[in-house]
Amino acid sequence: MARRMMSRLGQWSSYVFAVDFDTNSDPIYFALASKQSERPQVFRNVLADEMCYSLHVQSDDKIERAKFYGGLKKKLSKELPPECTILEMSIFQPNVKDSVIKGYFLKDASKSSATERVLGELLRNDPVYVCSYLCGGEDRQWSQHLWSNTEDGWVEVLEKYCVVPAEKPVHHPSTLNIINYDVFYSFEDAYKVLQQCVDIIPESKAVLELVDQRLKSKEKTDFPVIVIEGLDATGKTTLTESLTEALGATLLKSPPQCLSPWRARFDTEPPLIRRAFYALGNYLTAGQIGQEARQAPVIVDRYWHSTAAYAIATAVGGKLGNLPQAGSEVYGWPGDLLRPSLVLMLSLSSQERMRRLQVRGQDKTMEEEELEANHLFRQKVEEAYQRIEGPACVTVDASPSPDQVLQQVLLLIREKCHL
Ligand SMILES: Nc1ncnc2c1ncn2[C@@H]1O[C@H](COP(=O)(O)OP(=O)(O)OP(=O)(O)O)[C@@H](O)[C@H]1O
Ligand SMILES: Nc1ccn([C@@H]2O[C@H](COP(=O)(O)O)[C@@H](O)[C@H]2O)c(=O)n1
Repeated sequence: MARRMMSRLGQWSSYVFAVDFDTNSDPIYFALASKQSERPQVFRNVLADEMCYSLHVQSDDKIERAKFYGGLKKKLSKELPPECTILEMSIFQPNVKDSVIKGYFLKDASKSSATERVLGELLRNDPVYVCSYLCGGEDRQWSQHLWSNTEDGWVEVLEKYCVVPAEKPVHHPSTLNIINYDVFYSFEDAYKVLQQCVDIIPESKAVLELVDQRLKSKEKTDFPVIVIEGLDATGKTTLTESLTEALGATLLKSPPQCLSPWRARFDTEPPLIRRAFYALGNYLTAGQIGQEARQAPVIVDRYWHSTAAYAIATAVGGKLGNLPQAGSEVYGWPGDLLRPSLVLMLSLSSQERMRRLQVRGQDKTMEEEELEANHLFRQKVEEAYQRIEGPACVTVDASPSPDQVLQQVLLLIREKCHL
C-alpha cells in the first residue's frame, strides 16, 4: 500500500529527475506527466538504441538509505552485464533542501534478459523502486514504467507516465542535501549519526566513548591557534613541524591520534557516516586545543576547513560551477566548535603538487581520465576551502622552498596574531 501511495503521480508531480550522463555537462532533467509535452526532447541526443532503467531507494531511515545506496552500486556493477552503464540519478524538488532521493539510471546495451532478471531480484528483495523507460511511437516519445512485484514472482508494470523535459533548477540537486548528510554544523547532529550506527557498525561505540570523555573547550584561548590546511602533498606536514619548532608551539592534528584505530574503518562507510566521524574528530581536537593553548601557541594540521571542503566537493557532482554560491550557509562555521585564531591554506599549482606526489612515490600509475576527474575534484576542494567563513582561510603560496614558505608564514602569524 505504501508503495502504491508513493508511486502515484500526485506524489511525484513536484519532483524532477536528474540523470548525470556526463560529468562535464549539466544533468538531463525530466519530470513525469500524464500527457506528453510538445517538446519531447528528453534523452534524444544521449541514448541510442538502448534499454534504460532507473532504481531508487525507498526507506524513511537516513542511515539505511545511505548504507543501501552505497552497496547498491557495488551490487549492480557485479551482477549486471558489462554492457550496462550505471549513471547517477537524483529525484528532487527543485531548490528544496533535504528533498533529494538518490538512485541510479542504467543504460543497457546488452540486449540480453540478464538486466531485467537482476532488477526483478532487487525489486523482490530490497527496498528499491525500479522503472524501465521506453521510447515509442512515430514521434519517439519516452515513457516511464514503474515496476511492481506480483505474488507469483513475476514483475508487472504498475503505472506508466510520460517523460517530459524539466527546467534546469537554480541549485544543482547535489547541493540540496549537504546539511546533516555531508556536513554537520553541531556536535549533536554528528553524534546522533554514530549513535544510530552502533548496531550496524560496532566500532561506533568505541568512538562515542572517546568522544564522551572529550575535554570541553572554552570559546577563547590564551595563546593563538593556527590551522594549516591544503590539499595532499602541499607541504602541511613539513610546514607544521618547522612552525611548531620555530614558535615553541604544540602540534595537534584532526582527526586526532586517538581516532587512528577506527579511521580506516569509517573511511569505507558512505558519506553520511564517514563525515560524522571526521566531524566528531574536530570536537576531540578542539578539546585538546583548549587544553594546550593555555601554555603555548598551537599549530593544527587540518581541522574544520578540511572536513567541510572535502565533504562539499565530494557531494557536489559535476562542474565547479555546481558548488553552492559563496556566502551560502553550507560554508558557515559550526556554532559550538572552537574557532582558531588563523587558518592558512597552502596552495600549489597542480603540476608542482603532482611532482611532489611522484617524489613521494604516489599517483604514478593513475590513468589520464582519473587524473582529470581528480583535477576537477581538487579544484572544487580548493574553491570550497576559500568560501568557508568564520574564520576564512588566508591562501599561502606553497611553491617556494620549505624555508621560504616558513618565513612567509611566520610573517603572516606575527602580523595577524601579534606573536
Ligand atoms: N616547500 C617545499 N618545496 C619542495 N618540496 C616540498 C616542500 N614542502 C614539502 N615538500 C615535499 O613534498 C612532499 C609532500 O609534503 P608534505 O608531506 O609535507 O605534504 P602534506 O601536505 O602533509 O601531505 P599529506 O596531506 O598528503 O600528508 C614531501 O616529499 C615533502 O618533502
Ligand atoms: N579534519 C579532517 C581531516 C581529514 N579529513 C578527511 O581525510 C582526508 C584527507 O586526510 P589525509 O590524512 O589523507 O590528508 C580527506 O578525504 C578528508 O575528507 C576530514 O574530513 N577532516
